[in-house]
Amino acid sequence: MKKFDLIIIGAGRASNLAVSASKMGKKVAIIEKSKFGGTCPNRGCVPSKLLIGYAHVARAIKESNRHFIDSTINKIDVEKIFEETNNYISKIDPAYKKRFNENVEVIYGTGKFVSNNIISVNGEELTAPKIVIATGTKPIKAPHEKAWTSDDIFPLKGEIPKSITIVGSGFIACELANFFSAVGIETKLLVRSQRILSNEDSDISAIFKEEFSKNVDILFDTSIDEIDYKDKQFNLILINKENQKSKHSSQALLYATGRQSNTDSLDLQNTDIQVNDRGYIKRDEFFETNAKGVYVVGDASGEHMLQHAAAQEVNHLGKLLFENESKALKFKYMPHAVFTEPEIASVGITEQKAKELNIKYVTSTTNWLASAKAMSTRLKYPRTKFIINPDTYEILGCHLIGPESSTMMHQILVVMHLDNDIRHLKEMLYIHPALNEAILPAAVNTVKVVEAYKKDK
Ligand SMILES: Cc1cc2nc3c(=O)[nH]c(=O)nc-3n(C[C@H](O)[C@H](O)[C@H](O)COP(=O)(O)OP(=O)(O)OC[C@H]3O[C@@H](n4cnc5c(N)ncnc54)[C@H](O)[C@@H]3O)c2cc1C
Ligand SMILES: NC(=O)c1ccc[n+]([C@@H]2O[C@H](COP(=O)([O-])OP(=O)(O)OC[C@H]3O[C@@H](n4cnc5c(N)ncnc54)[C@H](O)[C@@H]3O)[C@@H](O)[C@H]2O)c1
Repeated sequence: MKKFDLIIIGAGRASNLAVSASKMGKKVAIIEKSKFGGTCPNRGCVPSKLLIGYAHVARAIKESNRHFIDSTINKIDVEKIFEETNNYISKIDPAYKKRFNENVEVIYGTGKFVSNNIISVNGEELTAPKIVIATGTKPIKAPHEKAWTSDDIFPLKGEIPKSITIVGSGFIACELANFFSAVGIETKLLVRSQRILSNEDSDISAIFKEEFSKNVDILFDTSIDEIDYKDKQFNLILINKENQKSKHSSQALLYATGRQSNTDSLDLQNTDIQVNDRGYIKRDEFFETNAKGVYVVGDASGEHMLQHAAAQEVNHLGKLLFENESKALKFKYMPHAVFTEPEIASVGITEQKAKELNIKYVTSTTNWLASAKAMSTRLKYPRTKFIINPDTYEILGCHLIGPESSTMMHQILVVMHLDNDIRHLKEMLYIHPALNEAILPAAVNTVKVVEAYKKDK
C-alpha cells in the first residue's frame, strides 16, 4: 500500500492545499475524477462570468436609447464567444497540474474509501494519517437525456442552439438566461412559482423580477409537463398553476434546478463518516468528520456552496494541519452576488430571516440617485437596503441591487470585517461623485432610523 502524509480527494479549491503542503515537504496524493481546478474555473464561476461580459456589452448597446443613442447590433458572433470560453477552459487542467512540485502524486480516478484511512483508486490502495474530502457537488440530473445542465455548456460541444428553454429560478438559471437572451439566442425561462431568486431579501427580488422580466422572457407558475425530442428540437408541453397546458419548442433545454452532493461516489458506508439528510458530510468546527483524521471542506459540506468560502476553508485547514493554528474558522459574514442584469449583492440576513429569528431590527431602503455616477446610468431601480441591530448599530444584513453591486458591497464588507457599525459608513470620506457615494445617503438614512427607534423606546 502506498503511504502519504496527506491524501486529497477532489482537486477543486483543495488543489491549493496540495500546493502548500508539498512546499513544506509533505508527501501528497491528490485524486481527481474529472478536471484539476474543479467546478469554479472549469464549469462554474469563471466561465459563467466570462459569458456575462459579452452579455453586458450587448445589453449596453441594446439599451443605449436610455442615453439618447440610437444603435443597432450588426452581428453577435456567438460561435466566437463559445470558442474563446472553451479555449479558456481547455487551459485550466494543465495549468493547475503545473502548480504541483515533485512531492505531489497526481492521480486521475475516483477515490473511494475502503476504511476510515484507506483510499482505493484505479485498483490501488493508498493511506495517510490525514485525508481531505473536497469533492464538491454536481448538478441535479436533467429529466431527459438530451437536456443540459450547466456542465454541458462548459465547454459547449456541438452546435450552438438558436433557442433555449431554461428551467429554474436560482443563481445559475438567472445568470445563464441573462447571457443567452442578451446575445440573441431566443430564451425562455420557466419559473415554477411567482418568485425568482427567492433566497434574496423579498424587496430586492421583487425589484429584480420587475427589471429582469424586461430583458428575459419568463413564464411564472409554469413547469414542464411533457418532453419530446425530435429532429434536434425539444417539443414541450408546459403546464401552469391553473392546469392550463401550452406548447413550446426550443433547440436546447437546460435544467438549473440546484446541485447535489457528490458523496455517493465515495463508498462512505465503509467508514464512520456520517452525512446529513441532504447527503452532505457532517463535520466539527475544525472540519473533521466522524472519522479521526478525515476532514471535509468546501461544497462537500453543503454549508456555503460558494467559491470564496471553499477557498478560505481550504486555506484554514492547511494552517490547522501543518501550521500551528489552533482556532476554528468562524466566518463573520458570508456575502454573495448574482451576476445578472440587474446585479445583486447581499450579505448577512434578509428581513424575512430577521422576522423568522424574532430578533430586534430596523431597516431602511434608499435609492442611489444622490450619486452623480449612479444618476449617469439613468436607472431608477438601484437600491441599498440595510437591516440593523438598533441597540448596537451592527449591520445584520445589507442588500444591493444596481450596477456593480458586487463591487460596491466590498465597502460594507470591510466595515463588517473590522468593526461592524453602520456609523462608519456615515462618517467616512467618499470620493465625490463616485458610484459608492450612493452608500452615504443609505447610511445617513439608516442611522436616522436607528436614532428614531431609540428615541421612541
Ligand atoms: C455555473 C456555476 C457558477 C458558479 N458561480 C459562482 C460564483 O460566481 N461565485 C461563487 O462564489 N461560486 C460560484 N459557484 C460555486 C463554486 O463553483 C463552488 O462553490 C466551488 O467550486 C466549490 O469548490 P470545491 O473545491 O468545494 O468543489 P469543486 O470545485 O466542485 O471540486 C470538487 C472536485 O472533486 C472531484 N470529485 C468529486 N468526487 C470525487 C471522487 N470520488 N474522486 C475524485 N474526485 C472527485 C470533482 O470532479 C471536482 O473536480 C458556481 C457554480 C456553478 C456550477
Ligand atoms: N453568483 C454566484 O455566486 C453563483 C452563481 C451560480 C451558482 N452558484 C452556486 O451554485 C449553487 C447552485 O446554483 P443553482 O442555481 O443550480 O441552485 P439554486 O439552489 O440556487 O436554485 C435552484 C432553483 O431551481 C428551482 N427548482 C428546483 N427544482 C425545480 C424544478 N423541478 N422545476 C423548476 N424549478 C426548480 C428552485 O426553486 C431554485 O430556485 C448555488 O447554491 C450557489 O451557491 C453561485
